[in-house]
Amino acid sequence: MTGLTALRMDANIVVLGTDNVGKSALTVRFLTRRFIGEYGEIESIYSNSVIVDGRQQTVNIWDSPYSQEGMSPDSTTLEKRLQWADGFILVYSICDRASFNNISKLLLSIKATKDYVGLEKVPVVIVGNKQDLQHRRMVLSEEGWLLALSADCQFYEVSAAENYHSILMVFHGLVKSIRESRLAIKKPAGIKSIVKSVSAVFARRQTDSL
Ligand SMILES: Nc1nc2c(ncn2[C@@H]2O[C@H](COP(=O)(O)OP(=O)(O)OP(=O)(O)O)[C@@H](O)[C@H]2O)c(=O)[nH]1
Repeated sequence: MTGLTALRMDANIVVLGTDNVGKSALTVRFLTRRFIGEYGEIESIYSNSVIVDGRQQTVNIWDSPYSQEGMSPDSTTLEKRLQWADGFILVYSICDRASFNNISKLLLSIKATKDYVGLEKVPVVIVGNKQDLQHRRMVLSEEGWLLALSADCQFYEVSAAENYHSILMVFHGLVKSIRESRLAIKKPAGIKSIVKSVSAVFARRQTDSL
C-alpha cells in the first residue's frame, strides 16, 4: 500500500459471492435499512457516509451480479474489483453448499492479487446469509467459523431478509478493519525496533574494524 492510500479517508468495499446468495440484499439493507425482495441484475457502485466509532467515513460499495464469465474466480473482471478494493465481503447462502465452496476460491484469488500488489493482509469478512431459512440449511455455522478462522477473517451469519443490525455490524466491522490496517501501515517503528537497528549497525561496524 502506498503512503497516499494510507491517508485516504474513504473505504472501497467489494461484495462478492455466487448468484442468488443475497449480495444486493445485504448492500441495500445496509444503505436503506430495507429488504425489498427483488433486486435485478444491475452492477452498481454506491457511496454512503457512515459514522463508525464516532468518526465519519465515506464507504464505496461495489455490488456486481454474479455471472460465469465475469465473476468466476479466475476472470479479469474479478481482478479489476480485487485491485480496487480496500476490503471484501464474501457472501454465501447457508442453503447453498456450492456458494460456500466458492468462498475458498475467492479467498485464494484475493490473496494472489493483493500479494501481487504488495499488501500483507487485506480485511475480509465472510458472511453466511439467509439465516432465516433454517429448514433449508446445507452449511453449518461451525463450517463458516472454521473457514474464517483458518483464513484469519471476521465471520457473521445473518439474514438480510429479517435483520438490519447484523448487517450493520458486518459493514462497520469491515470499515474498522480497513482503518486499523491503514493505521498499522502508517505506525512508526517502535522504540524496540529502533534500538535493535542501532545495535545491529554498531555490531556491524565493530566486526568491520576487526
Ligand atoms: N429468505 C431470504 N431470502 C433472501 C435473503 N437475502 C436475499 N434473499 C433473496 O434471495 C434472492 C437473491 O438475492 P440477491 O440480493 O438478488 O442476490 P445476489 O447475490 O445479488 O444475486 P445476483 O445478482 O444474481 O448475483 C432474492 O429473491 C432475495 O429476496 C435472506 O436473508 N433470506
